[in-house]
Amino acid sequence: MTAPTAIATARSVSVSFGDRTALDDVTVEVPAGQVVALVGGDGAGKSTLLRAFVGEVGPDSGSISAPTKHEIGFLSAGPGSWAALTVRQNLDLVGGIYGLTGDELVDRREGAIDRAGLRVAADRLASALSGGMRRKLGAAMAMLHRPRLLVLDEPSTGVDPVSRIDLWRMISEAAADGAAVVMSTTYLDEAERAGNLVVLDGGRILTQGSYDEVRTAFTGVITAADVPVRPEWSWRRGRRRHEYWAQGSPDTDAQTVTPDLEDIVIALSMSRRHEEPAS
Ligand SMILES: Nc1ncnc2c1ncn2[C@@H]1O[C@H](COP(=O)(O)OP(=O)(O)OP(=O)(O)O)[C@@H](O)[C@H]1O
Repeated sequence: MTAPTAIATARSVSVSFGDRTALDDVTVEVPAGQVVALVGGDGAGKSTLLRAFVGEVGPDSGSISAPTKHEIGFLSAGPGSWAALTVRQNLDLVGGIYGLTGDELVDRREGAIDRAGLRVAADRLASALSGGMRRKLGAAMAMLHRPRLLVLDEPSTGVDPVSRIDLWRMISEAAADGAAVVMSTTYLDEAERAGNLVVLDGGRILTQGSYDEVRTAFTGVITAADVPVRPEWSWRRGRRRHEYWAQGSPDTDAQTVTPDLEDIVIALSMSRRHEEPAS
């Protein structure tokens, strides 16, 4: 099978703000028709990478290749819509910016309203929407002109589980129509469903690939116990604590668990922090 065409690529990208490194030698490809999910804790570099893809942040070294601005749809970490306009007016405004008019604009707008589950709120001001509805409107606005590259900064943060289903359907449909999608998320269950994952921490890529590839590449052993042997290598999962043994061979009789994405992200982030104490 040939590799799908990359619509956007970051090659060895590094970005600093003053003495703070936001991205350190990051290489990521966003293929047509696929969803790449960026995960990682606060300050991992997710927003900076997304802003680099849309041209809002220039790399200090390395390069970005991406379609022209006209072919990109971007939902930033901000509100993503105009508070003083209604749902319909917001969609009309972005449609107009991208040259959509007449019946085509009406069809796309009404289709977007349905897909986003915003029919009941179509004539409501954006400022009067719930946080989740507002996020869905922002995503609908970013994809209205059917961009080749769709860049979404935490589209589902603050969105209730039912609305997250609407949002995820909108994103999957955009990818099925051929868009290359790169998005950040704090919900790891959501990230597991994306075709590709990029796990960032402190501006570095800890691991990337499909969920299967990430699981296969993960080394070491994770155990579960009420009381961990080394608290600094452990974290709470449910009522127990999981503990990471990077070299394998746990020094405990505790039960071994099959790691999920949450375990993998935490274990890899912990390893990095133990290697490189924060300055
Ligand atoms: N405009 C800026 N000026 C100074 N520092 C910045 C700026 N933007 C980002 N940073 C710093 O760069 C690092 C990466 O931030 P970034 O916003 O990309 O992370 P993130 O993974 O999106 O996390 P969060 O979800 O908390 O925004 C952080 O240390 C942040 O403080």
